[in-house]
Amino acid sequence: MTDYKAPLMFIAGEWTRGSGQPTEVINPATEEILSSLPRATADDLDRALASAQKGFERWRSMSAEARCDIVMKGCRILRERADEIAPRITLEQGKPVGEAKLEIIRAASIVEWDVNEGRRAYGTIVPSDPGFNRFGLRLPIGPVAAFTPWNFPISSPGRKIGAALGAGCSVVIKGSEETPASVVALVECLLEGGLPADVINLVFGEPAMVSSHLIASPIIRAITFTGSIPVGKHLAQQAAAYMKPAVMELGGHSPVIVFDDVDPAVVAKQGVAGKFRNAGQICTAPTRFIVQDKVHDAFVDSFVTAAKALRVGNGLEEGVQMGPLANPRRLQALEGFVADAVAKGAKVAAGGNRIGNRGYFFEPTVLTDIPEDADVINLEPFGPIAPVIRFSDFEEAIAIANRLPYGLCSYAFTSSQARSYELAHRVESGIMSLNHYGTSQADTPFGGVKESGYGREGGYETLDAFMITKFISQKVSV
Ligand SMILES: O=CCCC(=O)O
Repeated sequence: MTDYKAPLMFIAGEWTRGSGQPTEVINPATEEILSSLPRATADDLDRALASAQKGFERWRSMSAEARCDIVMKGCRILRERADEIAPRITLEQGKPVGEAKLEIIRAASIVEWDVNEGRRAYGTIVPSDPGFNRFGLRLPIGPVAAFTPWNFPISSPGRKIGAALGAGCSVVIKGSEETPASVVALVECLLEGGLPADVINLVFGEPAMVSSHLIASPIIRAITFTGSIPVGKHLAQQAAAYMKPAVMELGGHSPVIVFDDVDPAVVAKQGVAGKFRNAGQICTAPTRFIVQDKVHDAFVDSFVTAAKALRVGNGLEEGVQMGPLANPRRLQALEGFVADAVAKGAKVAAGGNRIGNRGYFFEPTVLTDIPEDADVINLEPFGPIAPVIRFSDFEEAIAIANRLPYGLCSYAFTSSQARSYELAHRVESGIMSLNHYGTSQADTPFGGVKESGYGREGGYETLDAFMITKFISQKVSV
């Protein structure tokens, strides 16, 4: 039996239950209660804010190298504990334990990259008139408020915490209330690595209350959020009201354009692995498969065969390839997407239904012949559902890909270099993968365009949102 450690908040240097009304954490594979979850009141948040202010003064005054040593030690502990933490992620989020372990390693790699970027946060020296020095200093912006989702419960907090700490900022993070033990594990490792206790504060609570309280506080100087477009728009408005910069990593509806000069069976088989990873609950998931006429039917056949062969079940069981959806809201949404598409004339080529009546399991689903007004090809499905759309020529594929207000990630498969070049320049997305389904790593920029948000996490841009450039002009003598 895997142990599930009851999650606590970390406020002002103490693990605490806080004073709010607790809620429950549910195992999505069994619908059993795993634990109760403490929630913060406004007073708890104020203590976290005051602590973050003190932590900021402490952390910013250390050298980047000293900060790096501490955080790297925390990451080593995280890597060492991956086997112990992974089943807890599976218990609260549902993903297969192998995927959970990979997510932990990815979280460590992201935080390591980010904190090392702090050592390379060079400023600029500007050519000056004789007797003058002019330079741009890069300085940490101040305490950061971070809000993270349930789909990547440890790597998403890793992106926020890593970049803030790398920049020299302290953090108040609100982890997902549905998957709290994952972020708790990350914070524990960083603290054991030597992170000063007031540099990080971890809270849970009623999301709207927590976000509005933190964003409005004059202590908080920057906001970072990963989640849905509607919530992102709301938080961005609140941040704008206080003139605070924000990173908004929001939803996607990634097109996958498959041309007829590639083997459709290979692209379909790899597509099934990409699509159904984390039960499709990934903002960069391959979502609309846009397949050229000549290979459309062969692509669908291979995709359906591979989708039907997936083993769906409790992520703790050996050999399971896809776990349950993370919560009943997703189950309801998926049932709605299928019903809407079918009512409008789409065909179900695989799946389409809930599996059983205990646990939030849903069949890997493939839809074809989908009318343009079906919700599934207009709204982010965030689940194990693959709509396949047919196209004839290049311009039509570009038009379909760019039709939606989303612009996070895109994929295309072609043997033509010329076409790849055009796709790279013309498909509207912040990330594009050509001829494979991988997306961004710690060392590459991650973020969207259009309504998928703004700001970048990872890559050499990773600290940008959490640093200011201060221009210094010095006359060498009075
Ligand atoms: O689901 C969105 C986050 C994906 C990632 O961090 O790579």
